[in-house]
Order: sequence, then C-alpha cells, then structure tokens
Amino acid sequence: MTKNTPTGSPKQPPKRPACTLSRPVFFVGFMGAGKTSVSRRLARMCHISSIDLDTYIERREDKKVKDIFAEAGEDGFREIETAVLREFTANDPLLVSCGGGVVKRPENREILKGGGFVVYLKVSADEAQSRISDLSTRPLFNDLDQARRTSAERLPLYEEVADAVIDTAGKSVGRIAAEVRDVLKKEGILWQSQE
Ligand SMILES: Nc1ncnc2c1ncn2[C@@H]1O[C@H](COP(=O)(O)OP(=O)(O)OP(=O)(O)O)[C@@H](O)[C@H]1O
Ligand SMILES: O=C(O)C1=C[C@@H](O)[C@@H](O)[C@H](O)C1
Ligand SMILES: [Mg+2]
Repeated sequence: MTKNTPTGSPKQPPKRPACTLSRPVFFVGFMGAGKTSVSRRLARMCHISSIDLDTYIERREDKKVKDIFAEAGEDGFREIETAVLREFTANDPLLVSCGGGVVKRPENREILKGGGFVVYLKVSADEAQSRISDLSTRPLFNDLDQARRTSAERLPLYEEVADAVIDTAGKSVGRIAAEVRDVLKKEGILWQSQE
C-alpha cells in the first residue's frame, strides 16, 4: 500500500515578522527609566538588533563605567560617550539605549536630534531608585534627594531631544516595549513585513 503523497507546496517554517528600521532609534531618560531593558525587549519582539552604549563602552575600554568615572572623571567618560554615540548614527540603524546622562552635553543633544528618532522614557527619581537594585553601579545616583535634583535639571534636556515621550510609571517592560513599537510603526520608523 502506498502512502498518500502530500499535495501543495512544501511545508514552510512558521512566518515571523521581519522588521527594518529606517533610522537609528535612541532611548534616553533618567537612570532606571528602563532604556536598556526596553530596547532589549523590543529587539527580541521585532527580531532587530540593539546596542547598549554603557555596555559597549565597558567592552571597548575593558572597564566598568564606575571605574572609568573613578579614573578619568565624568569628563573622561563623557568624551568616550560622545565618540560612541557618533558611531551609532553612522552605522546601520539599530535600537540604541543611551546612558542616563547622554543629554548633558550640547554636542550630544545635536547628534541625537540630527541622527535618528529619540524615545524619551520618563520615570520619577523615586520609582527609578526602587527599580535599581545596586546603586553603586550608577556613580551619579548617590542618594534620592540628589537624584531628584538631577532628574529635575535633566528633564528639559530630555524633552528637547525627544521625538516621542513615554511615561513608564507602573508599566511593565513588555508593555512599554509594545508602546514604543506602536509609536515607531506609526511614525514610519519601524517596518514590519512577513518573510
Ligand atoms: N518598567 C519597569 N518596571 C520595573 N522594573 C524595571 C522597569 N524598567 C526597568 N526596570 C528594572 O530597573 C532596573 C534598571 O533598568 P535599566 O538598566 O533598563 O535602566 P536604564 O534606563 O538603562 O538605566 P541607566 O541609565 O542607569 O543605564 C533593572 O533592574 C530593570 O530590570
Ligand atoms: O545618568 C548618568 O549620568 C549616567 C547613567 C548611566 O547610564 C551611565 O552612563 C553613567 O553611570 C552615567
Ligand atoms: Mg542602561
């Protein structure tokens, strides 16, 4: 007895969304806003690449961010940060999670505004503190009062560069990533097609 031969086209692997970015997407916001976590989650959701500037700097310098601060001071760290930020405006578009202080330098704000689409993830200093388990990894998050002041000083700088603002209060990383995805699609930055 012969088995029935399957008809139709050969079995295809399940379709998955292939996404493309038309421009780099930069995540900015205060420490603990979730820039790193959200860009990683969105990258997984959409099968695109993401890069974290702090992690990239640590690999490039073979040192932890807090050790670069200790050895070269904040200015030394900011020099490196500007150089790597420039790299990611010039390369293929990626999701780029920036360090919390990237907006401090006017030069960086110009790079961000001219170099891609900027998503500002908003968080209060109080909520940020409750999210970060090891504050010693953030040399500029010394105590809550100081973090509240720094956050208030930076707010207009984040707003200056932002193309989209997303309030993260009380939302999960997955929900924020989905909100960002929807904004990027609506703005024509993220294209999703079936392979
Ligand atoms: N929406 C959220 N809800 C609860 N916890 C969160 C949320 N977003 C991030 N976290 C947690 O907060 C901590 C800091 O998150 P993350 O490193 O992504 O922040 P960041 O904005 O990249 O900070 P930094 O500027 O210091 O790099 C992590 O432990 C992460 O799991
Ligand atoms: O807010 C800041 O100034 C910083 C945030 C971190 O992501 C690191 O880039 C570094 O600790 C400085
Ligand atoms: Mg980060």
